[in-house]
Amino acid sequence: MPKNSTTPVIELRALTKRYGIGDAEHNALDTVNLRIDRGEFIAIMGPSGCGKTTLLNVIGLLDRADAGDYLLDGKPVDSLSSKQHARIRSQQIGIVFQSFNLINRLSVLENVALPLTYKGIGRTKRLEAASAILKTFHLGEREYYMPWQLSGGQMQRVAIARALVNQPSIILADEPTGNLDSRSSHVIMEELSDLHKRGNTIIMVTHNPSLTSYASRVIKMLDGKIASDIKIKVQLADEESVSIPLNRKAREEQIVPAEPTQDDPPKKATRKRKPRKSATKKKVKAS
Ligand SMILES: Nc1ncnc2c1ncn2[C@@H]1O[C@H](COP(=O)(O)OP(=O)(O)OP(=O)(O)O)[C@@H](O)[C@H]1O
Repeated sequence: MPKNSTTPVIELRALTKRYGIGDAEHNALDTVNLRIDRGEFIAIMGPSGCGKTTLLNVIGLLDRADAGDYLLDGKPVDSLSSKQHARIRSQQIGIVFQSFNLINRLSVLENVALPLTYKGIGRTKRLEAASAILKTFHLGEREYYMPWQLSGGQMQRVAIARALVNQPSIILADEPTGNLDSRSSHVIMEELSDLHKRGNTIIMVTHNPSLTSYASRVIKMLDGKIASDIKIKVQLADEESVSIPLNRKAREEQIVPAEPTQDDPPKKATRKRKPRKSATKKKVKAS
C-alpha cells in the first residue's frame, strides 16, 4: 500500500531499455520519466516501434529496464527477484494482451480461474468466480468449451476475463480490442471504464484514437521517449449525467449491435448507444 495518498502508484525515473548489441544497439525506452497516480486511466499512443509495448512490459514486471528506477507504490522493484515479480503481478497487476495466450488443454472456465490459484483460493470458489465473470462477458454458455473451439473474438474475451478475475488494482492492456468487433469492443471498453470508476489504475496501449475518449490522460510516445502527456479532465455536464449506467444490462441496451457472427446468433433489436459527448464535457489541459 502507498505510504500516503500522494505517492504515485507507478513512478519511472530515467528508465532506459536497450535492445541489440554493438552498432545494432538502440534504446526502446530512452530515459523515460513518468508518474502515474492511483485511479488514472492512461492511453498510450504512438507509431509502431516507438516503445509502447516495451513500456507496458516493464511496468507489468514482464521485462526489466537496463537503467533507471521503477517504484511501485513508492517501493523500488528493479532489484526484486523474478519470483517476487511474479507474486506482485498475481496480486496487483492484470495484463490483457492482444494475443490471448490461453492454455489449450484447459477449459475456458479453468483458464479464467487460473490466476486465482496463486492467491490460494480453493477450487470451488475459483470456479465460481470464473463462472461469474464469464457471464458478464456473455460466455457463460462456453464455460466447458476448450479454447480452440472458440472464435477469435471469444478467445480474446476469455483472455480479458482471465486478466480481470483477480480484481487487480492495476490493469495493463496492450491493444485490448485490437481483434474484436465493434460490439465486443464497446463491452470491453465499458468494462475497463467501470473498473476505472471503481478506482483502478488502467494503462492501455492503443492505435485507435477513438478509445482515448475513455482515458483521463493520453501519453504519446516517439523513439522511446514521451513526446506529449495530456491530462483530460472529465466534467459532468449536469446532474442527470451522473447516472452513468453501471448496470451491465442497461449498458448493453445502449450498444450498437454488430453484424452477427456464426458463434453469436442474431439478437433482438437494441437501442442505439447514446453518444458519450452528450453525457460529458471534456476539458483538455497540458500537464
Ligand atoms: N525482444 C526484442 N528484441 C529486439 N528488439 C526489440 C524487442 N522487442 C522490441 N524491440 C524493438 O524495440 C522497439 C520498440 O518496440 P515496441 O514493441 O515496444 O514498440 P511498439 O510501440 O509497441 O510497436 P507496435 O505498435 O508495433 O506494437 C522497436 O524498435 C522494436 O523493434
